[in-house]
Amino acid sequence: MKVTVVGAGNVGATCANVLAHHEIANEIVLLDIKEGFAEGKALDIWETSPINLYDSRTIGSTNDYKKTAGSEVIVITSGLPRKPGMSRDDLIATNAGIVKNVTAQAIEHSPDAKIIIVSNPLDVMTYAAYLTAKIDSRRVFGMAGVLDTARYRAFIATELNCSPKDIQAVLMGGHGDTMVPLPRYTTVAGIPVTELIDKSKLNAIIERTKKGGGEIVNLLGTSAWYAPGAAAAQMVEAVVRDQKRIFPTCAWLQGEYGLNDIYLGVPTKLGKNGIEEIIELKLNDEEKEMLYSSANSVKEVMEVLDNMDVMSS
Ligand SMILES: NC(=O)C1=CN([C@@H]2O[C@H](COP(=O)(O)OP(=O)(O)OC[C@H]3O[C@@H](n4cnc5c(N)ncnc54)[C@H](O)[C@@H]3O)[C@@H](O)[C@H]2O)C=CC1
Ligand SMILES: O=C([O-])CC(=O)C(=O)O
Repeated sequence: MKVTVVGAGNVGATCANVLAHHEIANEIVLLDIKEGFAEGKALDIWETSPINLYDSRTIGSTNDYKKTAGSEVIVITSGLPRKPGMSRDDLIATNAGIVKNVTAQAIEHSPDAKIIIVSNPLDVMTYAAYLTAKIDSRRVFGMAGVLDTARYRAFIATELNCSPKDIQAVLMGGHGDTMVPLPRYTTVAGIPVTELIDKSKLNAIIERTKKGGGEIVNLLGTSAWYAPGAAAAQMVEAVVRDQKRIFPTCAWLQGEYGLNDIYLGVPTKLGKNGIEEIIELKLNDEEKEMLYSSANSVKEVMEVLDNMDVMSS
């Protein structure tokens, strides 16, 4: 069982470290364009194996895609992160070319792989990978909702001073400030969260969640990596262990929720075939309006991508 992580930077290396530590794959190939960088990170991770007591091997590669051949899952984290003052969408100019180039090379060597995109702007980079890979959309999807719900759940756990393990939540829409957390579908050990946290406090948590990426960017000067890397690894695990887990995933919609030809965050079932089901929740009018407004902002950036020279060359 082999998994490739492209981009050995903050998110990619963290993801590889979690994959190795939890023995989610026997072999984890970490690839980066920077000479020696992935090799160094992979070696450092492998040297934790006698301490953390696991057998998974991490192998580094400077742009040699032959080493990635036969991967079951490819996680793409290559690309620039944002800095304070930038939006994720500002990254499209650099990251579209990177994601296109990486996807083409990776899928050539692992034609049966599932591809998980992490690079931003997430929904549109997932679309770029789908256009490039030319494989079934169920095998090309993006990581955002697992991270965004983790933030939401962590904030709820802080507010209630309870274990984050007991908080279940779903969140939909694009990976940006228009994302749609759904308090009606949020529970604390089965208890609706609306019974435990009053409306104004819950609204404040929702607003913080929507801007959760930006909060870290402002603190660190670059974007988050521990939670994003762990979130991507959890999605890999669901696929390689065929767990059929229900995660919010950036998925290609063909009529679901009345939306067509768009990559957007929706609840899905993840297993060995990638996205095995898109779950259609009943949304009320207010939730639908928020989802459609989020879809409109994603569509606008998808159109920018469609008109970029890099996508037609
Ligand atoms: N979907 C999500 O929820 C999240 C997405 N991100 C995004 O993930 C991406 C990576 O973030 P970080 O790891 O913090 O950045 P980073 O700068 O630490 O790492 C990115 C790595 O990509 C490599 N790279 C660039 N072009 C490449 C190419 N053509 N082939 C192979 N490797 C290449 C760079 O050399 C660098 O090592 C960013 O676009 C960021 O916005 C970050 C956090 C959460
Ligand atoms: O905020 C960013 O630029 C990185 C990201 O997507 C996140 O941490 O949610």
